Amino acid sequence: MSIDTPLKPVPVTILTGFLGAGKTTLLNRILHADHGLKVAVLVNDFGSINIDTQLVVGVEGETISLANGCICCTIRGDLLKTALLLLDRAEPPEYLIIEASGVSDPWAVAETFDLPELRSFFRLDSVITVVDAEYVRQQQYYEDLIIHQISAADVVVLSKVDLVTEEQRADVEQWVRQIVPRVRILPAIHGDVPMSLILGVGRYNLEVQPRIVVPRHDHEHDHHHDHEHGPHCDHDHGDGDQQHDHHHDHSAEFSTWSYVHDHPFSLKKLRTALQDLPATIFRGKGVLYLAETPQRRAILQIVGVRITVTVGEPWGDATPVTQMVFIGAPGGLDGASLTAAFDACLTNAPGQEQIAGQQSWFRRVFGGG
Ligand SMILES: Nc1nc2c(ncn2[C@@H]2O[C@H](COP(=O)(O)OP(=O)(O)OP(=O)(O)O)[C@@H](O)[C@H]2O)c(=O)[nH]1
Repeated sequence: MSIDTPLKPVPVTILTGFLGAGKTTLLNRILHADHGLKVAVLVNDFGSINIDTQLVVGVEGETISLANGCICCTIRGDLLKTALLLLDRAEPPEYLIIEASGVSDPWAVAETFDLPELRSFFRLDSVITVVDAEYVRQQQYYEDLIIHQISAADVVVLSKVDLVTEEQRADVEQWVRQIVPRVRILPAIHGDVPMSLILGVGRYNLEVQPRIVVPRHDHEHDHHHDHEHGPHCDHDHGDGDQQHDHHHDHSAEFSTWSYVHDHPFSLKKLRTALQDLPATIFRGKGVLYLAETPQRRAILQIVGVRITVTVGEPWGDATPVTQMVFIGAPGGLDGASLTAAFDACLTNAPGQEQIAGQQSWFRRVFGGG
């Protein structure tokens, strides 16, 4: 970097919001929009496998995964280092978008960009909190965290308005306004919002945000990694020290459990296993290797009662492998019985019927937030 030609600070947008709210959906919209900007993306996933980087489509090479911890606490230093490294690239980005994990504290992420190391190189443009119109009012257990995430926003994208009535939507909007009275609320279906209201919206001001002190959730959360180790599970399990750095806060605890296998699933059996997942699991996502569509990845999404499996891109040169992550209440993921349930869905037989497009099902035993 030359001292004679000071760089213009790179605008930064932080995407935040609870698990499954629609952050990655919005991010994909932004990345495929016609804004002409060279955008770099930092994705921070929660769980031992970084599924989100695989779900950010069509922008390979520009998406950097910040895994093995949460960018608001355990790997905050990684966020700082990675942001600075971006500037040293031959072609530095013109815009930076950070997708925080659904359990992150956006205040801590925003404050990172206010540190002396980053302040002159980056300019925090906006904190966008994605709010799930269908589920946000049902998450009593995680309400503190969600309010905290909303309080940091200058823009709220109210997602999934196609799944609620006008009355429910108005109720959620009113609730959001009680938390951040002057916030701009953009209702959205699958992240379809005007880009001019999302990117380059101005200068975010940490000072004027109505910081809500949530006594039981001071941006700490426990990660209970109740790992299942499939035969091809090669992620780093030596994160014990990081876990011990965490303060125990029982109002915002999560467990994650993952499953990795290189044999294909029978979709018919998998459907039953997914529909019967325990009610303590709220979120699931993954890339599936299915006997019915062995040449193509299938994408699994579970949010609350809703399950979708979408046939996606061909595996190409990649070795087909299923990778799924589930997130739920602490103690709510029984690894042994989940392993047994999913192992029973594996098959060596070719799929009986070909599938294409998207399949949607409802869970049988989901009890709500
Ligand atoms: N019907 C409907 N579904 C949506 C909408 N926005 C997102 N979804 C679905 O909600 C599910 C979760 O969306 P994601 O974008 O992955 O949510 P996320 O916030 O990135 O999830 P985490 O990274 O786990 O926190 C996916 O199945 C999406 O297709 C919407 O406006 N309407």
